[in-house]
Amino acid sequence: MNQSKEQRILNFVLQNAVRGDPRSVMDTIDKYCSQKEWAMNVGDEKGLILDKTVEELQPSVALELGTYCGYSAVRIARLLKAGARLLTVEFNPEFAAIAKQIIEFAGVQDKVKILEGPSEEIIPQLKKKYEVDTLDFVFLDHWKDRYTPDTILIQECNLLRKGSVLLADNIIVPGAPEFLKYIRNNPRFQCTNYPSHLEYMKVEDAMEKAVFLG
Ligand SMILES: CCCNc1ncnc2c1ncn2[C@@H]1O[C@H](/C=C/CNC(=O)c2cc(-c3ccc(F)cc3)cc(O)c2O)[C@@H](O)[C@H]1O
Ligand SMILES: [Mg+2]
Repeated sequence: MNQSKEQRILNFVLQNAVRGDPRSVMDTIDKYCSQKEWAMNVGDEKGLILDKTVEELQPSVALELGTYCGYSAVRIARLLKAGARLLTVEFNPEFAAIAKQIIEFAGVQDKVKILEGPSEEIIPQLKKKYEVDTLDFVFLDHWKDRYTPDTILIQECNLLRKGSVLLADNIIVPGAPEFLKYIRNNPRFQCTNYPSHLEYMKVEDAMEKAVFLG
């Protein structure tokens, strides 16, 4: 049975990156996906916006929706302080298994917990099953038409506090027009747009940051 693209990305990391070195894992994935096969990792340009948001916020509890191969989980986890943790949600078992290996190879597994399943099932379990009080940071990078329902669900589950930050990828490409309308017209969020480019391409994209005002 021939390999998937995600399996080829994993193999390239295992053969070319430095074990225990998150930066080398990120650079190796970026190298593969810019030179060999494009893949939907947030990449190194939008990744910088993600880095700055995480560094500024210093979240204790972060949530990622859409782990995929684990590139942004490694990116976020490497910046978390001691005792802080990233919960990342992925419903495709093959992708979750690949992400697990990439996260472990990068050496950030102690900071990351992969929650396997659909976000609409996992989010309501965060408080009781995963001992979350509130989320300091949420990175939205899963199906674009799920950004809004999951943002509403997160609020319904009382998971945000004054100052919680949402960061959404792909505001332009593939686009999340409904989310943009929802979040920018919602008086409980203060929004900022960060123009950038689609990963590995000379195509405009953007990220949107939304601070919950309580
Ligand atoms: C039940 C569905 C909603 N709940 C969910 N719960 C848990 N995991 C979910 C998920 N939805 C999707 N996922 C997972 O997130 C990932 C999906 C990400 C979707 N991302 C994109 O479509 C995307 C697409 C592009 C893209 C851009 C241009 C282009 F020409 C082609 C693609 C660029 C990006 O940066 C993207 O993020 C997968 O791993 C999927 O299994
Ligand atoms: Mg994306």
